[in-house]
Amino acid sequence: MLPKVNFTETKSYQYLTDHFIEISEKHLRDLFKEDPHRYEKFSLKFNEILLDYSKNRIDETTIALLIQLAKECGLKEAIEAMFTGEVINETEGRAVLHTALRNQWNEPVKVDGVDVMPEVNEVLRKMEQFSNSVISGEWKGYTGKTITDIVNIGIGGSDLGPVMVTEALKAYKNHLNLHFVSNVDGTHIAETLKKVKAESTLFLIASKTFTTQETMANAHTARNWFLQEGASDSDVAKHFAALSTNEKAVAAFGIDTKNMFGFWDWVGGRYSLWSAIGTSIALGIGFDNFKALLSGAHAMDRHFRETEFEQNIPVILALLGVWYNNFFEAESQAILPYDQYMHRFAAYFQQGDMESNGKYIDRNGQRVNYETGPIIWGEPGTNGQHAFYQLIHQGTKLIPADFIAPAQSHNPVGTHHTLLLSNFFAQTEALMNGKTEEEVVAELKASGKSEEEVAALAPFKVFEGNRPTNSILVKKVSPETLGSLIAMYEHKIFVQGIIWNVFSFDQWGVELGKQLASKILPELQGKDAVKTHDSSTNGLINQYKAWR
Ligand SMILES: O=P(O)(O)OC[C@H]1O[C@@H](O)[C@@H](O)[C@@H](O)[C@@H]1O
Repeated sequence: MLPKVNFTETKSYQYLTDHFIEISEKHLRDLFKEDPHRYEKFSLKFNEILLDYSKNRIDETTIALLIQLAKECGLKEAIEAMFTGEVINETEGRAVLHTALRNQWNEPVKVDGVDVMPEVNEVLRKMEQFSNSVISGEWKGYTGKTITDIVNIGIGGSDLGPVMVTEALKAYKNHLNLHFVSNVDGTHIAETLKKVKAESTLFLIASKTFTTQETMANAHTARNWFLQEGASDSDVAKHFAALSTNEKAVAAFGIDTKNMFGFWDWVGGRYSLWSAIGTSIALGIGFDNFKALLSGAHAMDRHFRETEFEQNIPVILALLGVWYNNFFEAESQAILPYDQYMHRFAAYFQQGDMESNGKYIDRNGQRVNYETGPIIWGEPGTNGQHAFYQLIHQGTKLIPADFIAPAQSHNPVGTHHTLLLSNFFAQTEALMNGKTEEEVVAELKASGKSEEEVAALAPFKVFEGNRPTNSILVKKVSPETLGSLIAMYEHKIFVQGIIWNVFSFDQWGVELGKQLASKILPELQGKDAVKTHDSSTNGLINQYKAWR
């Protein structure tokens, strides 16, 4: 059982409330002037990841109080409860053990007294065999050709992780072409099928439940297309595999369960890229690289579980997030990777974070009286700079941002990487320092502007600064480092869920829309005017029917 503390009723919360008044009046510029050792005090290194969190609106007292808050909320016990397989996803009656999937040291992990590691290792062995045989060309399609294209059909957690990782690790890609179909919009599957040939394509139907409407619709369309292209039912086994927990539904769909890669109800959808859902990753970058991804995540798991909170990267990141969310009233959090390969990283953690902590009912079943999960967003630098950074620099909202960059590029073309990194360093410095009126006036005068012109223009050119950022500098975006980075954010989300006292591993909020869609579907199929809803919904449906 997880602790169920209302963090706003703790002693440390009271101290933090007073301390906030003091800190909120200070400018980061001055905090740096007052203490020349901020970087040494507020940066942490783990393997090839450096977190510099010194450009945050904090001092040593802030961190001490936030850590006290984590302790008062029972974080240590909560971490142990997760790693040891307690049923911490209480509303679904499940353990939460994505950490077991990457438990490379193989210590036993028990669920209901049974060690899950033998099963985990067995699926990994099967994934290894399968991916090796497809990559080597040993696996043949129904006409005897080798496989050239993989189409992963899945949505949410059965899509976003594999997409994000295979994009982030594109530098490690082999000859197989990867495609991902998620949207139930027929365009997605239709455009994908135009690019592939039935005889050399392998479809992975990725769905934990194997009942998700979008995935099942796309899977049926893919199978119908496959049969229309000249293949027969008996050829399906060579071209369709399932990644799922639901053996019965997989068999009912017509996929040979020999081609099924299983996982378990203790793997949440948005935490499942480490499981059989990662088969497209193993196919695209090879099993050894997939294993390296797991190792990187495992290393971060150990760091998270074993390190004192003061030096614990996910804990520190989480507490900073709480500081901005609940004291500065920041509503969102930007994730800004200065790495083109990581262009889906923010999108991935939109699900990871918002589906986990976007909840207003606490673990006692009561409505919370404080803010919970933030809005997560972001785009890769430098594209974001030319789009929305204006608001981060001079807007009225406080947007704490994580800047992520690799020191080494996989594509060291000319001076590109140096240019990219000069922007990475410049942005966090600019956000922190801003530009004072004095500086602006001096600059305008030096450019030959009249007194009048200077006075008129100056206010627009002033930057208040004092905008907080974390800088996460990694040596290179390798499978190990990416694995560690993903696990780092997963654990950050976990810590915040503990403090906000929400259940981070269920997702009841996605159900209502699904329920209503299944009620509306037959109404759309019928001819009669629809009158069963409110006037807006009726009006929209009936106009749709008139126009279709
Ligand atoms: O993997 P399946 O079962 O198809 O679910 C796919 C996605 O469905 C959504 O409704 C959410 O619940 C996600 O957490 C999940 O990842």
